[in-house]
Amino acid sequence: MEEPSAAEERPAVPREAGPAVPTAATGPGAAPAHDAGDGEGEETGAVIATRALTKRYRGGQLAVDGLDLTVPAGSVFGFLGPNGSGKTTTIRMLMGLIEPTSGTAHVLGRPMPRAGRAVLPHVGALIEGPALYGFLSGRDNLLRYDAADPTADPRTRRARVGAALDRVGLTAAAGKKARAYSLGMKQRLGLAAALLQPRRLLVLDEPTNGLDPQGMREIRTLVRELASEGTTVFLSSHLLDEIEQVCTHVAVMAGGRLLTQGPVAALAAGARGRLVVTTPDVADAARILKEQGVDDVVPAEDRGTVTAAPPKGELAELNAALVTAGVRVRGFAVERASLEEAFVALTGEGFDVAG
Ligand SMILES: Nc1ncnc2c1ncn2[C@@H]1O[C@H](COP(=O)(O)OP(=O)(O)OP(=O)(O)O)[C@@H](O)[C@H]1O
Repeated sequence: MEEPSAAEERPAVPREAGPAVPTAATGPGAAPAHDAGDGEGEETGAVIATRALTKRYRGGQLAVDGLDLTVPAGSVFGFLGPNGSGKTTTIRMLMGLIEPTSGTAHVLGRPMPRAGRAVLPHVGALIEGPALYGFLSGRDNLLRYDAADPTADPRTRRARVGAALDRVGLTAAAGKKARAYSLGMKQRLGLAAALLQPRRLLVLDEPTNGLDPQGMREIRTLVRELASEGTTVFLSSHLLDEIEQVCTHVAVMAGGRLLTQGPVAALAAGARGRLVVTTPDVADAARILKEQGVDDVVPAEDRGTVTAAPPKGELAELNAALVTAGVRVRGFAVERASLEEAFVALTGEGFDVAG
């Protein structure tokens, strides 16, 4: 990936000096968030709302192209797309880290990057991996981080840090130096930093990237817990099954453009499922289905199934045709499309899971 020029990298919102600990979006001198908003998204209950949001990097790369994104309050919103589809660029614009080329972004009803000082204290963010002091323990990293927040009461600091460590399951490892942490532990420490203060919105960029299955499960469980407490969670991922497992809503990006957004269930339902016939008579079943005008018939002898596009006509008639022809039908159903099938239907291509 081409590196941005210095000007491009400069945060559009002033941030605290010194090596940033995890990107929890708190800055010194932060004002309270509820000053008069010119709030797109406020009336709609959207926590994030963008209109025609566009970013063209110097050098000409159009990374995000006319994005209209609406993230409902209370959702776990999956921002899905293959590597390079513009997710990180979008998140950096939402957090005021870079300026859009054109279009608008509202977060918590306020325009970004302009209202960053008011908005960001209410947003916990974990972007591109947590930046930690390796020579400090997990606890000391958090204490230091908390101390950089001028709104944080020093008298309750230890308790706050203790609660955050507990929340992410790092209490036992709190005294270890951060450089000895596994990737999963570092990621959890980053989350703990983002959770030192109650947040209305949590923005996580590929939070399970590089984690082992256990680490992934832990992060997912945490995300579910946070959501159940009312925090809106916006998380980017290139993993379809991750989105299916934790998200209520999803937006699908490809090549900088939004392909679709909405409730996960609606997206999967919008894609046509597959007819699945389970039978020991695979070849005969496939032949009869074709004779009946069913499209995209795929026999799988090894699995004892024939799959096909869902028939346009009556399902019962098709089943009857198979039985009449002597096919031993052991299962006959149209299976709900997975998000992956929905994605393939949208893009006409497979999802690049490996990135
Ligand atoms: N600073 C930059 N300067 C120039 N081009 C960039 C810059 N950052 C990203 N890009 C390009 O913009 C496009 C979108 O990248 P972006 O990182 O936003 O995608 P992504 O979906 O987050 O992918 P990844 O998961 O790999 O980060 C890519 O083609 C990328 O090469």
